[in-house]
Amino acid sequence: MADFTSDIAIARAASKKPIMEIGARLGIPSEHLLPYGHDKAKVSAEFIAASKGGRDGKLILVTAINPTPAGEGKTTTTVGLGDGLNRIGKKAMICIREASLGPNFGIKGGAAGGGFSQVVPMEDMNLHFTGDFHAITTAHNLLAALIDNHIYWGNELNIDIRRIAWRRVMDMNDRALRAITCSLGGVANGFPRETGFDITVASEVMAILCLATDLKDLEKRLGNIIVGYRRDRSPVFARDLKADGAMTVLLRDAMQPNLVQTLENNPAFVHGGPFANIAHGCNSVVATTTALKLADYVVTEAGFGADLGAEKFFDIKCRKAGLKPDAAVIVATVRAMKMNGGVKKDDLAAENIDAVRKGCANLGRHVQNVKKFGVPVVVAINHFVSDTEAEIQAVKDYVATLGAEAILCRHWAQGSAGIEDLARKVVELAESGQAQFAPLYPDDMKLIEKIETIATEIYHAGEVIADKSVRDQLRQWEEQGYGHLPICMAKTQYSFSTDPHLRGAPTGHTVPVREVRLSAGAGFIVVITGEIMTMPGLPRTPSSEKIFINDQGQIEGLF
Ligand SMILES: Nc1ncnc2c1ncn2[C@@H]1O[C@H](COP(=O)(O)OP(=O)(O)O)[C@@H](O)[C@H]1O
Ligand SMILES: O=COP(=O)(O)O
Ligand SMILES: [Mg+2]
Repeated sequence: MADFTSDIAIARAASKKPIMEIGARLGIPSEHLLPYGHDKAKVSAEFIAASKGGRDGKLILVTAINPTPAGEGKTTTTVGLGDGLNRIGKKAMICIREASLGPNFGIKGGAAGGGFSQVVPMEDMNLHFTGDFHAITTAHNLLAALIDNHIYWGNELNIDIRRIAWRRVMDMNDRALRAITCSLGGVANGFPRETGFDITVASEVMAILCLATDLKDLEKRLGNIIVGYRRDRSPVFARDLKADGAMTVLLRDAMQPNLVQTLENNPAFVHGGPFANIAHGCNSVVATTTALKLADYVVTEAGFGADLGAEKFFDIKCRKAGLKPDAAVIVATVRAMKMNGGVKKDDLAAENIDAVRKGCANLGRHVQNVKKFGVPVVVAINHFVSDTEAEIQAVKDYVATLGAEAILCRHWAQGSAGIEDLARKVVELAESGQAQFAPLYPDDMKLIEKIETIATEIYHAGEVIADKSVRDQLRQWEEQGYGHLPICMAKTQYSFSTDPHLRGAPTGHTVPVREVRLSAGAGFIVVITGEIMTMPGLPRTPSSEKIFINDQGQIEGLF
């Protein structure tokens, strides 16, 4: 009897089909699939270019309520829904992000889904996969090296070494690298200065790869990266250092989406990996737009809760790529509802109907928010074994009062057999013609007003606090021609507010803007609020302690 007690055991027992067969089902000829082994392949840039034009399938976003630290099953539900749609006879595929090694060895674990709704090979996908994150790390750090090298050799560009915006990255949670002093050790090592590392998924190079439409666009965006400023505050670009060509070379293969399959042999594009608290948190534009040409239904995810991932999916990715989503699924779990209802993490398994009812305010807020974008919504209750009938009924009853439907989904335990109802509801919504997508704010709105619009309309804040230096900086970027850019809010994923402990549906709170950063390459303004980390730390007991290779040479401990 196969061991189905862990994600990795289930994944290992998968009966995978050759990846060429999965591609053939999508109409991708084998000559346009670059195999990485028998179960992974990259899609050729030529095929992607040739697939442009023509009819698009329906686009479904999977988002969630504010999560517990473990996550509420967006990726698991994205995979399950893709399998469910295929089970009811639809030609569907999924588009998810790649996993960062940071959370893998930290708290959160991988990003391949879970239970009987996973993409496989989950070990590869959660570790080095096809090398995309290593390429992004290297391209990012090449630029960092070129900056310090330029300064070492005389600083012809007059970069103000107190105003270098470009840090280094590593795909690992390492708080020791957040703030460092580089170039110590004397003249031969250059000019000492303070800098630090962010995690690779927070890199602007990651965001650029996920928003670029092809290699030429990628190179242009890389060239537009602002690495720092001169004393007169004029920006210095990556192209001034002639870095864009070499960075594009390093990213050439990473630009091509990765094709894998679900446990039920349905196709999946896995590409890009920005987090949605410090970046925009979506699968790449190239993967999603290509998938829409190959399948009648494309299910994709956006990170963390709808206040972050969904808002950025709509206001950044859809706006820039001209995507029109047809339906949205908001994943709710009884455990997260209880946490939003004030229950401590350690008490979430005990039945607590009152807390579920209290936590419904958080779900209700997310339902109303997604509807503001003109996208019809259905709630997916991602069933956990600890859920009771009464708790589930409480969620269903509440959602009915919103004029929406909450559907119990058992895909984690049963795969596609456990999510047919949601699949049918999603088809009904996507085909209903109800969707009238529009971003939350127009391009020509003032930058500070865009921030205020997100804070009040999505977070239900009372005010945004931004001191004069931030407001002046935003005005200066408007004068320099960046005023049309969308906003990428860097905020805690645990709350609508910037206080990670303020659960539920707070109203009238204050959103303090600590810092703003111009991602001129990605084409958005990052607004850092509260104490958000761009280099997370490891927990007291890192998951890495349970990861090893067993006597049969198999990897254990990934989840
Ligand atoms: N219904 C469920 N029952 C038990 N564990 C689940 C369930 N759904 C998801 N998980 C587990 O919870 C973790 C988070 O799931 P994931 O899909 O990655 O969430 P998200 O994408 O929202 O962060 C994973 O380890 C996954 O295996
Ligand atoms: O950006 C965060 O993604 P998850 O919510 O899937 O962890
Ligand atoms: Mg996920």
